[in-house]
Amino acid sequence: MAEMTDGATRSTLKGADAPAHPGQSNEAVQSGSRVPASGPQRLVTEVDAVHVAVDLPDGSRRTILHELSLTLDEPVVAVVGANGSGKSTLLRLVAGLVAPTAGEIRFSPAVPRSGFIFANPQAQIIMPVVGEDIEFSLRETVKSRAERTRRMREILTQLELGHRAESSVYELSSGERQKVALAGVLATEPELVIADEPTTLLDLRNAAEFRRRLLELQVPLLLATHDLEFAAQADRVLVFDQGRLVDDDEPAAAIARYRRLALQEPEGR
Ligand SMILES: Nc1ncnc2c1ncn2[C@@H]1O[C@H](COP(=O)(O)OP(=O)(O)OP(=O)(O)O)[C@@H](O)[C@H]1O
Repeated sequence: MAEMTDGATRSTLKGADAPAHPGQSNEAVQSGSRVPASGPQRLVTEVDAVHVAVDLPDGSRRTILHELSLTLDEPVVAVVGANGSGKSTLLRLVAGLVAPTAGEIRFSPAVPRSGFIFANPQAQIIMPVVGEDIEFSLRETVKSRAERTRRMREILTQLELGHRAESSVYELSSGERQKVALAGVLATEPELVIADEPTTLLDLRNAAEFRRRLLELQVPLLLATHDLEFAAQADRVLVFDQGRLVDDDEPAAAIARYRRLALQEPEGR
């Protein structure tokens, strides 16, 4: 963990200001890295006394994330916990898609351009044709149409999807569709990738391939997952239970305790 004294806060990525395409924002900075090769800036995310409460239709108020403070600067942070424990809420907070009811999220050296990957890639693929969708994601960063097409082909080829540029997104397998979603995120040159159960719809082989691709991105990754094999490959694991952060440790220790918590097993088994 790192000390952060003077962070930038994200204040404009919610409601009407939210990016038109998930995974896109307006700021441009350089990328972070799991293995800093050419000395990119490290990203520090500070969650400072944040909680989230929502107003329910019956007029009552429910706290869905109890107050927590965290400093995240590891290349890969995994968030695990039961259904409804608050994992997605934390991810959305960091992505700026949900505003804290109280507290603040700060980033250093600057608010990152974050790319969000959902469990269901259909939630973020906008255009009907694969290549068009990637070019759509490139429109902010690449002004020349010819250059957008060149870059689109390059990104798809990296993901072994070069042959799918002209395909309808509806004829893809789930594994291919999730890779198109990733391609769309990569097109935005993210400085932080936030992935919410990205392997849920994938079979074993595709899940393994997608995990590898995310881990090789060279961009900080904040990941919510029920896939404990995936969480085990993180640098740090946060465990949530009923809207509270209940554990925060290196993967082996945190996952072992989470298994006991989830399965109600006594310590030492
Ligand atoms: N806008 C909202 N209004 C009311 N309740 C909400 C809202 N957003 C989230 N919740 C509730 O807050 C709790 C935490 O939700 P969250 O999506 O963060 O859980 P999660 O750990 O990601 O769950 P899962 O593993 O099922 O995706 C859930 O009970 C959810 O129903």
